[in-house]
Amino acid sequence: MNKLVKLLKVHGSENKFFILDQTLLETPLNDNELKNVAINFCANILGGADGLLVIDTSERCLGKMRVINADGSEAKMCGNGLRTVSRYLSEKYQLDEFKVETMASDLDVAKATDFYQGVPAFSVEISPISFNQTDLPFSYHNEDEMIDQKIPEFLPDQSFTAIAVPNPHLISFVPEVSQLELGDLGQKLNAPNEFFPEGVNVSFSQILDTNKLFVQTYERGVGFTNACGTGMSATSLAFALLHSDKFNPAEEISVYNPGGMVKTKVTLNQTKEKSQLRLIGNATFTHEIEISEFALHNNQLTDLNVSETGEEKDYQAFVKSIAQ
Ligand SMILES: N[C@H](CCC[C@H](N)C(=O)O)C(=O)O
Repeated sequence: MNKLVKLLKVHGSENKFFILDQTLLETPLNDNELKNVAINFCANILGGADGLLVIDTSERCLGKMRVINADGSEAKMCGNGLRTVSRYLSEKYQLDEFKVETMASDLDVAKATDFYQGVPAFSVEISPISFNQTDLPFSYHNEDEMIDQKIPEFLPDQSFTAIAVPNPHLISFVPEVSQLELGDLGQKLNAPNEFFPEGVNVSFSQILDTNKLFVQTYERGVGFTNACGTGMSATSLAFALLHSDKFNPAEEISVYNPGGMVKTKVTLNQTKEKSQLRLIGNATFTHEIEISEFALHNNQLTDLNVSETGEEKDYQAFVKSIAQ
């Protein structure tokens, strides 16, 4: 139990996480310990983070990823996080293409071309897709789906689309993103409410040009994030379905966000749920953290040995290079 364990602080588009590889521990943390450690790390260590990514062994895949939000709730998936977990597993097992088990499905991941010098990138599958109210879940006038629908109870002049991939997303295209309105709606739909009883990640998106979007997300269990990978993927799908005049299916979509930029690839299918989504973007490791297994089990995060990797300066150079 006094064994030293190495954790990582990582980010995808500045959506920040800690990675804990449970397979390195003598005794894996139980769910309650994971929840407490996630809340503590995300609030107090190295400027905080949006979640804890937990790696476990998998019977079918190279590894399994669980996602614990900053508030201790568990999410079904995390697109930005999956890229960083993919890099971790890729380096650990020296493989460039494999599958990762997540709560709802086993997802294909692959190393991609670096986004910039010193900025490694990974491409991950985002699946399964559902528009059905039972999968989000939502409740609005007994509708089965919410697609480009005016909902005055949310905001008077906007239309909304709800997509589960499989975590729940509510998307609205706007001429300009209002942080104030996004924050208010995000808070309302993540407090007890009649529309989304389990909460929802809310994204506002501005269409900048053909295959070029800006997306900002208010996350369930977190609040404002720099970027949300599944949110940008679901928004790309909504964009391809609703704004075909600005969508070129042969090319990737560039999705700008407050933390940088990712690419998405949308391959539409006549049955919209069978469309394919890929998310491609940076997988940056910023810090290595050494802690004793005993301290982890007891949620005592005072005695950490932290070292910086130096990767963040390359990521910042990338962000500068894409400034519009
Ligand atoms: N940031 C993550 C999603 C976290 C989702 C979570 N907030 C929830 O659904 O509860 C992403 O990159 O996809």
